[in-house]
Amino acid sequence: MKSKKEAVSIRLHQCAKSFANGTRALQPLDLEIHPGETLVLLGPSGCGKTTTLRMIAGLEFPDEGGRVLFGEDDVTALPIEKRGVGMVFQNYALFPNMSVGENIAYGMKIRKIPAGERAERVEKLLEMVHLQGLSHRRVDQLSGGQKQRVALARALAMEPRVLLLDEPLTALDAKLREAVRSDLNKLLRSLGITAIYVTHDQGEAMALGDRIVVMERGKISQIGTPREIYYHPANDFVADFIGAMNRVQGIVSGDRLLLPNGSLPLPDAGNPMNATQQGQPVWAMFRPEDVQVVDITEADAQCLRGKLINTFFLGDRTRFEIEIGAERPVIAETSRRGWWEAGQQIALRVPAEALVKMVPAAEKENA
Ligand SMILES: Nc1ncnc2c1ncn2[C@@H]1O[C@H](COP(=O)(O)OP(=O)(O)OP(=O)(O)O)[C@@H](O)[C@H]1O
Repeated sequence: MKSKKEAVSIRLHQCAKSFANGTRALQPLDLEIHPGETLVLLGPSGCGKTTTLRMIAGLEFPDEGGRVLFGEDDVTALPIEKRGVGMVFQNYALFPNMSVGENIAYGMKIRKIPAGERAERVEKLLEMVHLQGLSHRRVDQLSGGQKQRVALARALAMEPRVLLLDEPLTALDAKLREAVRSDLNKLLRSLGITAIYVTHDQGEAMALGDRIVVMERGKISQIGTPREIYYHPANDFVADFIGAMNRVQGIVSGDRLLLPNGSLPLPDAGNPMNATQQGQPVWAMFRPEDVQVVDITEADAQCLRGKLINTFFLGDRTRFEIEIGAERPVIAETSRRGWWEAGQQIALRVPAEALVKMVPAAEKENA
């Protein structure tokens, strides 16, 4: 298998894609994937993730002027079999009447790798994906999770320079998806192979990506590490696609944001978020898990007050929706065990450091 040193970088330069029926799937796109990293392409259905992946694979070609580079090699015009890529698909795409071992060895057989070496590599790959002893099993006698492991082993069998994964876990149930995801994470890290992973699931993107590319309507909205994307979303689309975001409008006064039913603390006055916005209406954004719900009898001057309009018990956490006299209710999520019924008066605390962003109201309205 490839070691981290040999991993290849990938560059897309001005890669646009229009289909014959006139659909503009991708605007001209520049993207650099570092050697050995797992890059996740994330976004809603139809945003162009799969098209981007297929262009890297050599299953689709960019419009005139676009270039695809693997390291220093210009592979723009090369078909998939000349690019040295391994692919894993959502629907496994295995040969149903072949055994596990035959599926994994298929590519090696075509390339006339001697039988002894083939068998040895199949054993190693089976071990890598935790399917030892299943070489002779027919693939239609496997579970979904096992099939996806076979597909992964088959993709790695030819020692590709690049591993491409298109929604590989989508067909699995939630528990299994988490287990395979965790194994896949370890495997990708130990292989150090350059990998590109397409998903519309933000949890998967966070768990697997060294970096995430958030796409919207054929364009890149933001590229960053999972933490960068979550805590510093570039725009509203990214903020809402990755988790949920509260937005409240208030007036900056000293180190507080004044709202109809109370106020929120702001970061230090010197903080660029509020230094220039004294007396101005601004939108403040914060995540539901950073909102602390406080019983009304324990509320102090630092709290915001409101009425609980909905409570959802989700097992590992509870979600509260609180009407605070603003345009939209505030969402709070907590793993603590406090419980209040809808209709009750309640108080909230949002620590200053939880503010993700403040945007002048005027700017937002013009956007
Ligand atoms: N062969 C094709 N011919 C015409 N239009 C296409 C073709 N393939 C994709 N498209 C269109 O291009 C756009 C991007 O599709 P793409 O499959 O890349 O999106 P995606 O983000 O992967 O979506 P999904 O998660 O639903 O697979 C969509 O509007 C889609 O309908």
